[in-house]
Amino acid sequence: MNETAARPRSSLFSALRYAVNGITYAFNVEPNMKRHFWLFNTLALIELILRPSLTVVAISLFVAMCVFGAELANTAVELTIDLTVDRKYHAAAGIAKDAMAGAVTMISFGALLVAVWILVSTRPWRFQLFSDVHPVATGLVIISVVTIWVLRFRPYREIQLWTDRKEVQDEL
Ligand SMILES: Nc1ncnc2c1ncn2[C@@H]1O[C@H](COP(=O)(O)OP(=O)(O)OP(=O)(O)O)[C@@H](O)[C@H]1O
Repeated sequence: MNETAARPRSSLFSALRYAVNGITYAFNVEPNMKRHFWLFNTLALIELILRPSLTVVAISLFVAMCVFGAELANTAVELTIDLTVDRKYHAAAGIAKDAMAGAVTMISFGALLVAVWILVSTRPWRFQLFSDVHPVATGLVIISVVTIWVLRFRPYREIQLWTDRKEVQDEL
């Protein structure tokens, strides 16, 4: 294939578009991304009800984005490994996938600890859903929820990842 055709010109906008495509793919295909999505919504709802400080909200949102980021890296690693070993058994492939899954688990555990910290630091809990406490922090939560919902539910065209070898050869 022509190398110039395979590598479109890179601009900030196209880089962002590719990133969004990758995120949308993972949200539609990876069950763990869907779970993280609902956990993120739960975190946002808790923060909208308890109204922690801007510092707590900023840290918790950063940690939540780290979990999404780790899961995306996991998706990329899994696909790359499957491609490298042509989806055949290889002990190193298994260990590489396990190690990446371990990385996601470690970050998720860290996120869980942060969630506990939020709950402890906001005690005594008060229902403040309709109050105007910490407006900037609340704005940050709402902006991130809207962004994640757009990424999760933007139109997704299903991609046939694994083409039968014979079909590929026929096309060549
Ligand atoms: N090519 C392979 N060779 C050897 N072991 C593999 C191979 N592919 C996967 N495994 C083993 O099977 C496990 C599950 O792999 P799989 O690709 O199904 O990921 P997964 O756990 O379903 O990930 P996710 O749910 O995030 O998509 C891996 O963690 C690894 O231990």
